[in-house]
Amino acid sequence: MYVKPKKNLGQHFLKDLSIARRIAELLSGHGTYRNVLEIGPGTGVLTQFLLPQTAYSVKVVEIDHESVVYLRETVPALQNRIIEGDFLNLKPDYFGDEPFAVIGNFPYNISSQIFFRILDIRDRVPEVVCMLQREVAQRIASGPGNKDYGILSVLLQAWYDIRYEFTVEPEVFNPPPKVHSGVITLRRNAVAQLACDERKFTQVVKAGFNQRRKTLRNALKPLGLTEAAADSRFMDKRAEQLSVADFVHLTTLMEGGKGGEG
Ligand SMILES: C[S@@+](CC[C@H](N)C(=O)[O-])C[C@H]1O[C@@H](n2cnc3c(N)ncnc32)[C@H](O)[C@@H]1O
Repeated sequence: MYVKPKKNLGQHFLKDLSIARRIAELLSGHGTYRNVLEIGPGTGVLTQFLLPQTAYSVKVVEIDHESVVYLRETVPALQNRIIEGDFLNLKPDYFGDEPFAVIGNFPYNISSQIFFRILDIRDRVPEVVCMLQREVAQRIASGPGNKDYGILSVLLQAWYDIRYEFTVEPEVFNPPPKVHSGVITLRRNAVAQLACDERKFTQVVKAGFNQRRKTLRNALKPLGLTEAAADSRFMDKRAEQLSVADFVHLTTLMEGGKGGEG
């Protein structure tokens, strides 16, 4: 049996087993989870290196029916652990109330949406190990002042410590994608909560970057500027110049709190 790769589902199957093994071995147990969810197992190239890791209980979510049939036939150990469906539409109760790590060679066309979904459920996801388009991986891991720095970089870095692990050449996939790939790991910060209102923080970051060519004074006007925020040292800067800590500080000023000018 053979699964013909489908372009619309971002299917590029990994051929190089040593890379699959390397990715699987990046799971560290950070945050002491037992459960692991693989997004998009395809034909199970990565899955085969997850299942023998007895410290973990593995489930997979796959949208492609043909891949699901293939997995059921070729990987008997997965039988009751396959969720057929769209990760973006699932309720996160695959493991009851328990935390779980997310791993996968993500479908590149929806990798940002996957991360926004992970952000929604971040309190349940202590670790993420994934491969995605190299530029997106670099953007997520990059700091202020970099042209790639954006909403996802700030939001993910606010809650996760992120490492760019290694680059993967197109030739190791069937079919080869047009782009290079990058593997990153995200581990939940020791600080469980930001020192500001998390919803407001997200609003400020999104508003700042949605108009990234404007100064923050103009980009944040629709949210209403408090006097303290308007007087702050941030207002003549652009979002891409602010660190996560700066955004936290700015959020406290936008809330009318005593953020000061530290
Ligand atoms: C880049 S392939 C990786 C396949 C396999 N893990 C590998 O490394 O060879 C991405 C996989 O994600 C699946 N996929 C695409 N969209 C999905 C979604 N919304 N939810 C779950 N799986 C999805 C595709 O069918 C495909 O199997």
